[in-house]
Amino acid sequence: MSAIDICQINKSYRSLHALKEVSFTIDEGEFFGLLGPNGAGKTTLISIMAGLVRADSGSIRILGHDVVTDYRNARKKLGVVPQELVFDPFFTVRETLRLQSGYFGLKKNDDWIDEVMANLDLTDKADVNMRALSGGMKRRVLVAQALVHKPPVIVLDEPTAGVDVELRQTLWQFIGRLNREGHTIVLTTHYLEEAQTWCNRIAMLKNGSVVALDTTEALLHRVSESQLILRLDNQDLPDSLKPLISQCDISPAYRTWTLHIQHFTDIEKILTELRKHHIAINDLQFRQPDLEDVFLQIMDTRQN
Ligand SMILES: Nc1ncnc2c1ncn2[C@@H]1O[C@H](COP(=O)(O)OP(=O)(O)OP(=O)(O)O)[C@@H](O)[C@H]1O
Repeated sequence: MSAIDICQINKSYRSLHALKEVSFTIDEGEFFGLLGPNGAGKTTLISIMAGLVRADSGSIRILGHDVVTDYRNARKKLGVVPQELVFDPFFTVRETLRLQSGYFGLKKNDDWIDEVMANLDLTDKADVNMRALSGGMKRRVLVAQALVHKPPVIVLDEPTAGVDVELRQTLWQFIGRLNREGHTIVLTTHYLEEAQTWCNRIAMLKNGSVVALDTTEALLHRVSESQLILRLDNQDLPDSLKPLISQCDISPAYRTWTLHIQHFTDIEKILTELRKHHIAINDLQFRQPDLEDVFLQIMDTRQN
């Protein structure tokens, strides 16, 4: 069975068509990335999954449960970490998590609450009032809140926006563990290196439409060109290498040249040319395409 089955979803806000015929399926156990620029429709799609927003047409099923006609069961299967920090400031961290457990009818949930808090480094803050927590700590509680009912499908809407390195690591370790244990993870993020590291498959949205849907590996293969970045003393490049230039950055002491590379053998040719012209290299880096290159290329070329 699919973890999430999205079928021809449309959603408009007045004249704005925020989601256009969006369809795709996420399998159980996947670590799936939902990427797109600001306003692409990611949060709207997640809100429809969570039953917070109604689609104009189409349907979404979470582990077979329709999010409208079988809302209660669909909601039980899903844990959503929202982008916005919204809390009741009068409760402590533990009270907040107990309250959330209560929404799902879980009365004796303290063992799991303790485990979630420990994994998110929140144990010290268990009895601290929500209003006294820093932004990063509040975000940890948001994650914990989404996990209190051990949902098999976990959706994280920009979980690492504005959080420090320590929380990122703690969070990814925990989310990685949950995924290894069989939980399906759906992630939206603007940090593309996180998506590249964690997601096995990625959908890209632009202006409400799916413009790419593939494995991370296949997406990375779409950009074949690598780059050689050369830092030279304040010297020009030989004419023979100028057709390869994609960028030149000039500082008072150095020139940094970025050259297109199609094949590894191009590197040898470039080095031979530089040697022939007695040009010394201060620094050299080889850069393979990453998800950011792919993202920019897809967003640039697919018009909607
Ligand atoms: N309640 C609303 N009323 C009117 N327009 C809305 C509403 N919610 C979202 N929109 C619009 O719908 C479009 C999609 O918004 P959405 O928040 O889903 O995008 P997103 O991909 O999550 O963006 P971001 O990366 O900035 O979070 C945007 O143009 C947004 O302004």
